[in-house]
Amino acid sequence: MSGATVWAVVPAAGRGTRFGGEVPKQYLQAAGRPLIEHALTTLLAHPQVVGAMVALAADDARWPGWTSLQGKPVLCCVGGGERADSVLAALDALPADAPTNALVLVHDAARPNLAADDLDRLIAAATAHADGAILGAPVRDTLKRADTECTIVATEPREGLWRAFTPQAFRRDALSAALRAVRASGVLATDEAMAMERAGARPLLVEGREDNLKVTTPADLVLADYLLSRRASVGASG
Ligand SMILES: Nc1ccn([C@@H]2O[C@H](COP(=O)(O)OP(=O)(O)OP(=O)(O)O)[C@@H](O)[C@H]2O)c(=O)n1
Ligand SMILES: C[C@](O)(CO)[C@H](O)COP(=O)(O)O
Repeated sequence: MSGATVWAVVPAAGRGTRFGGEVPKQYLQAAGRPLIEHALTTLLAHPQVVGAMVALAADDARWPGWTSLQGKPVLCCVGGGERADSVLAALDALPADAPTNALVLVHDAARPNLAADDLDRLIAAATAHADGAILGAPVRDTLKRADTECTIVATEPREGLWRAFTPQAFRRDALSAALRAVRASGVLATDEAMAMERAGARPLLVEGREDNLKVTTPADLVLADYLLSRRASVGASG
């Protein structure tokens, strides 16, 4: 398939403290496979994605040691203390022959239910829009601001507000520079788009499925298992 060279960057060096338990959540199973495997499989199944770089914790003892999935290379590097550090480490570890202006898709290992059609639309949008693009969804609930006692102190306007998902797709060189700059400023970028925005970019929001959930708590894993098991059964039935 024609189109830009695309690399997947998967931050997977987290500890899953909000989830709890001994096993880092990216290695917990849903529909019989680790969350990280679901994420990598969908990313690498896209014809434009040429490989994946996975950022792992320095003491990761559970990485299965994949060197390829879907017939494409799976590389790994050591991540950092924050998610943004892990993303930057992965960008720096990309192969020397990966073009500096290659499109990179940064996708959380903890988001196992990425849909192939959402991925395809995101890549098309990020290829056409110089400032990149991210998957997300408009906020559809009323938003409340709470005080430390969980008492409502305000209702916040939701017009124009979106929830940011991943993948977030940007040109490799621009994203590396933006992440370095935001780190040097002492600000914690909770997603790649934040770093790009601070660098003056205006990334595009591409509406994706709400079930592209990030597994953060045990309840999320229950939902992810249901969604992925259902996807597998629908796929098996053709
Ligand atoms: N220093 C870090 C922190 C997070 N991540 C990754 O970034 C993704 C999203 O982060 P999050 O959901 O916050 O995962 P954790 O940091 O593991 O969760 P927690 O904040 O509850 O510890 C996950 O795939 C996680 O593995 C990472 O690569 N490096
Ligand atoms: C990148 C992200 O998934 C976009 O919503 C989110 O910011 C990750 O946050 P986390 O606290 O690192 O899970």
